[in-house]
Amino acid sequence: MSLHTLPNDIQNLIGQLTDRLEDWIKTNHADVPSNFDSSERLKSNPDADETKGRLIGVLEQLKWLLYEPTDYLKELTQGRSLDIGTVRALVRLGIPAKVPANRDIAVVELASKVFVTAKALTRLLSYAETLGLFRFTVEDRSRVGHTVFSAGLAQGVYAELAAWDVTVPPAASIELSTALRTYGSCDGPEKASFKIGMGTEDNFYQWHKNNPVYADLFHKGMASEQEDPRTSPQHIVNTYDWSSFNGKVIVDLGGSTGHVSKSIIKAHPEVQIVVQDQADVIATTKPTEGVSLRFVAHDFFEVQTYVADAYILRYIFHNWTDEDCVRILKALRPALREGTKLFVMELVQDGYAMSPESWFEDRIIRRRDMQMMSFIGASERTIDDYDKLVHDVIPEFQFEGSHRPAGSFVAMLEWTFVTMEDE
Ligand SMILES: C[S@@+](CC[C@H](N)C(=O)[O-])C[C@H]1O[C@@H](n2cnc3c(N)ncnc32)[C@H](O)[C@@H]1O
Repeated sequence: MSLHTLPNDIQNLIGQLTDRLEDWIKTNHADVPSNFDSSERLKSNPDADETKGRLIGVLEQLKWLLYEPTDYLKELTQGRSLDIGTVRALVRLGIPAKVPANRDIAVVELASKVFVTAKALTRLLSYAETLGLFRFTVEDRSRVGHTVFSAGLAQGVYAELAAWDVTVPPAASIELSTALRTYGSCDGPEKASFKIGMGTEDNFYQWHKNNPVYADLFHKGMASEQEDPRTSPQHIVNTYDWSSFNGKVIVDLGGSTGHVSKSIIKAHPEVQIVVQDQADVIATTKPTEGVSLRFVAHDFFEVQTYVADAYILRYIFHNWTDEDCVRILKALRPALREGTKLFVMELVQDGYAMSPESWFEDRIIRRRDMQMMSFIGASERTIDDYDKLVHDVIPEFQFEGSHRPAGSFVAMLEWTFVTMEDE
């Protein structure tokens, strides 16, 4: 489908997708979604999530058809800068946590708690209301309560993480132009716009070492991904027949504290897994009862000395420039033997095509790609990019294809090291 889909097609798609969602709600006895009661939201589920994502993309397409170009452009420039400024003010003034979870509050009372005037707060909240954040009580607009979105800034996993999100991404992205004009690219942490935007000589990694509060939030944010069904390590367990490695050894390179390996080994206790990471990360690991993982300090830029039957690299390459990925692969090469498997797990796009129905997912993956660029000068890649990267360094690696289970944003790419030609 092209980006110039006729409104008729859009209408049909909206009809089909809403019907499908309604059927799903009926068959699963789910509640009709509400913006005001999180207990009535559609629970995350691969079937429903896929339909919801497609529908959001199609509705975005409809929006593009309806907007006058100038209005739309102003929405991007004036609207979105104000959006982030507003959310940042809400978060930094601590407003979401001061609004009771299950009832409304007088704006005057709220204002006295967050030390701004009632008039200024009313204006801020009125704008926030247009973003689906907070709502004024219908019968008495001097009172305000939560929506499910503003409630997410007050409690739950994201409430704490939002402090990082309103600080680092806006600063890094606003200076993309300066970094690109200065360096022509943002390749590597030293050229990433993060440094310019944050007004620091430290790159992303050094800055977090010097700002432990933000480092803690960043690590919590990474860990929270495990709870997200779209990026859950459980998909990796279900995607592949890991029992084919029973009695064999897998190295989880850059495996952090082993959360991915633990999921595999719990389902396949006969597989042996060695988690390698930097010494300071390995030093924080603790044995988990009933799980026989081994943790070994190893710098993946140094020659790999641990000969294993397979190497897993999950979320590793996306942190590095092509040149650094080449160094990681070269360091791995000496440990490879006939039949060794390489598994790369990343958010990937199947090329750069975008359709209305893929918009929601494309947007998340492309957002992540631009974050990689602006934070650390790295990138998300396509399947072809990965195949070329691996093949150029280790031509013996035969690409077996990519596996991506329903509901997962993360694909698993598989290679086999083959030196002997088939007879
Ligand atoms: C984005 S995290 C991915 C962690 C894990 N593989 C996952 O999927 O959640 C990148 C990991 O690479 C590790 N790392 C960074 N530089 C490294 C190096 N030179 N040698 C080994 N590990 C490294 C980090 O400590 C971190 O655990």
